[in-house]
Amino acid sequence: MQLVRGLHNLRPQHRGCVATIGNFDGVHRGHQAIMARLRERAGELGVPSCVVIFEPQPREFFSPQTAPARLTRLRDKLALLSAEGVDRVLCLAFTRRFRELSAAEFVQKVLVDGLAVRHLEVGDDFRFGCDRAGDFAFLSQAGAREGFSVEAAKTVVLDGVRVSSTRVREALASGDFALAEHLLGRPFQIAGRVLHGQKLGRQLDAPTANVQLKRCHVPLTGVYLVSTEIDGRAWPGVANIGVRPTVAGDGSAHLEVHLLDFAGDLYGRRLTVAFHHKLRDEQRFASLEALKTAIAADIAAARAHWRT
Ligand SMILES: Cc1cc2nc3c(=O)[nH]c(=O)nc-3n(C[C@H](O)[C@H](O)[C@H](O)COP(=O)(O)O)c2cc1C
Ligand SMILES: Nc1ncnc2c1ncn2[C@@H]1O[C@H](COP(=O)(O)OP(=O)(O)OP(=O)(O)O)[C@@H](O)[C@H]1O
Repeated sequence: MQLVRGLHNLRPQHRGCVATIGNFDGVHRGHQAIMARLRERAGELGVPSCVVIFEPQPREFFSPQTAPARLTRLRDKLALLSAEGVDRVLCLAFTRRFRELSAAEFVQKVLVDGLAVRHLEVGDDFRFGCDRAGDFAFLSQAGAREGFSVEAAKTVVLDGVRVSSTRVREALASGDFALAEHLLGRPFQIAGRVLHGQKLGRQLDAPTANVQLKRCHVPLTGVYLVSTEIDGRAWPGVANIGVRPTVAGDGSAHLEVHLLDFAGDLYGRRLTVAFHHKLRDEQRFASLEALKTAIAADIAAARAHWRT
């Protein structure tokens, strides 16, 4: 899969494609259905498929403090889109200048001049352009004029409710991992490099891999049953994601993973941690001793869980 960053990096050979536009945070089953349809149309027309995304996501640009936590960082999103068979991603920087583009300018600059789109696939609620003035009807008219077809993707629902990134976030926040997994079509995962921590884990009888979280807020906090794959082998474990109030960190969120019966050096490696079940909320304990007892109970719960 090819990544093109910014309109200015589009070349003549990028013209002629089937495309879709959106945030695609989490690449959930609704998004996957759009990618499946794109593959189909790309095959029919004999052109590559292209997904247009924004970085930051528009809500992160408009209100960085209150924007919802990301399910996928850019890197994870790209890997998931690649796994869905997408040929190309056009990643546009969502800037002040960009937000001022009218819907008509967006169509002209991005879809017509930039990509020479032959077919566009969008959800029927999709809106774009300055003040979200562009909608499905607008795109259909533009398509009729410019010679591209526009199709509204069939809405993917689960238990009568539309699948959405918001719904995945809600499932994670309420600890409903079975629902999150249904919505995503895979367990919820966080990937990151293992950094050096405060080395307190050993004192707590639970050495942990400190997985780098390069984001301000995460969609979940607490203590979880997790698993991760290392050199082709699946390792179960327990993880805490949060600010570690007992050991007073720097106030930023950390992901600490203790793998059951694992002995080895993980520093510098990239781990993909899958979340399966919430054990409890993160707590502030009165002493390290009390934290140690709680972690021992978490580990016992994990052993009991994986045995059954
Ligand atoms: C299973 C598990 C549960 C944890 N629960 C809490 C908790 O409730 N409160 C807290 O402050 N820290 C909690 N921690 C985080 C520990 O404080 C942290 O792992 C420890 O400080 C080790 O940090 P280090 O790797 O930077 O040395 C938990 C860690 C694990 C592995
Ligand atoms: N369940 C779904 N079925 C079909 N299309 C969907 C579904 N969910 C999203 N889409 C479409 O995928 C594209 C990207 O959607 P986007 O990621 O912006 O929305 P979302 O998943 O509904 O997220 P949010 O919950 O943040 O609104 C849009 O065209 C949208 O209409």
